[in-house]
Amino acid sequence: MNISSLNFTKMHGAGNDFVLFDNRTLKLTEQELAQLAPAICNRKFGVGSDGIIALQFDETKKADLVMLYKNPDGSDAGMCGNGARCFSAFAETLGSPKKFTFRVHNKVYKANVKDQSIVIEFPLETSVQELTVADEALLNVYTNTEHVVCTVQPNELENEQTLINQGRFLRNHPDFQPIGTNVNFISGTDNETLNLQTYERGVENLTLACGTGAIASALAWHHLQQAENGNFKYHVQVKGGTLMVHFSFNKRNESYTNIKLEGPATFVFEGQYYL
Ligand SMILES: N[C@@H](CCC[C@H](N)C(=O)O)C(=O)O
Repeated sequence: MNISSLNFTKMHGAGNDFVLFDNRTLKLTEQELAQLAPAICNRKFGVGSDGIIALQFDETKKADLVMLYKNPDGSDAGMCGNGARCFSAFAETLGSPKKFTFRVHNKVYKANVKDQSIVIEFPLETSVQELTVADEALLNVYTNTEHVVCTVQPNELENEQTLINQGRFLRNHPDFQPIGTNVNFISGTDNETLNLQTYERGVENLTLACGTGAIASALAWHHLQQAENGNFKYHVQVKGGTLMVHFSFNKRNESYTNIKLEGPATFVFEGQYYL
């Protein structure tokens, strides 16, 4: 890297926080981002965040922009939902229209930056699979990144050390190796509302919100009820706020489509990170 500092913007989406870079001029490579992530995300010696995000043009022209994402341990992830909302608001400040497309790996998402919230449309058709791991009933829901969902009692969501222990156990369980999984703990409050805590792979801890985890959890909660056909909007209450998950369900092939994640994206500060 031939530079001595990086300008960044710190943002969060319902408390899931990120450091964002305009990579159109920085031109950091994926490998450089992976190397930088642990130091930048470090909450004592760095800026502190649950991940880093770089914005650049899509040279393949499949989408308007590309979002590069790295977990704090430098690992890649298929997608980051809260990060995508922050990315979209960040893109608008850099001149992007309110509606645009962006690519993460080979998948193209649609962003809509509205006045009060940001909506991300996922290119995703998924289903909920029941599985048992270490005698525990889980639901496996791929949301362009790996997620399992466990139901717990409302009071169990407050026992964070137990959730961390259980999340770490499942995230590292041989059944999910080599890539591991994010682990979501949910407690439903009514048909279309649930509370969620997520143990995030790559952060290796609970975060205040996880967007792709909120989608996995909403679909899992729908599956555990009547799983009726229709179009739905679920409210997912996370520690850092509320996320909305829109989806359609088709009972005939058990598939979830038209998946959208809606929620806030907040600018916190701008800074210069010294290399
Ligand atoms: N916080 C994210 C998910 C980030 C990626 C995750 N840690 C993984 O490794 O899959 C979200 O909001 O979706």
